[in-house]
Amino acid sequence: MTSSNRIALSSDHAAIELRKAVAAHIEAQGWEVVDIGPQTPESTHYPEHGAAAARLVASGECLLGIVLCGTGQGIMMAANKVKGIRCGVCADTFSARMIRAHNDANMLSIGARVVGEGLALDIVDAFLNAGFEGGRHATRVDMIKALED
Ligand SMILES: O=C[C@H](O)[C@H](O)[C@H](O)COP(=O)(O)O
Repeated sequence: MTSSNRIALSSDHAAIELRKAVAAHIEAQGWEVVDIGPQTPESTHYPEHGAAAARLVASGECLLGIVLCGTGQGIMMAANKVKGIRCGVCADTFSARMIRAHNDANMLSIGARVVGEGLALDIVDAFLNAGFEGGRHATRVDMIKALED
């Protein structure tokens, strides 16, 4: 089993519809989506969903992760508590590209109450299609990793 095209996806109740749109969008591009919910709209708690997606990425079961909540902020904070995770909130495509190019981010967070679906899908595309540039940026990412120890 390879994780090379597998994307972990989760949200809280504030972003269920956008999460489903993201899932359909990236599945159509050939990504395998591991959507860990939630499936129903009851109020829930973003830390558990952010951490669950982050663990799939940190373990190597998924190559990358995408998480969503109302602002994208809380679920990002939770994901970043899992060792090995570098998750950034993006509300623009430039940042989405650069968090991979310069920060080697392995997770993206989006605020469903901040951006509309069209922009959110463009942000997802920018993130998934970018690559890490290495070089001086690798030195800095290594410094981030050292902070975890
Ligand atoms: O960072 C937190 C997220 O934006 C949550 O989606 C938000 O706090 C949920 O708020 P509520 O419980 O009022 O729907």
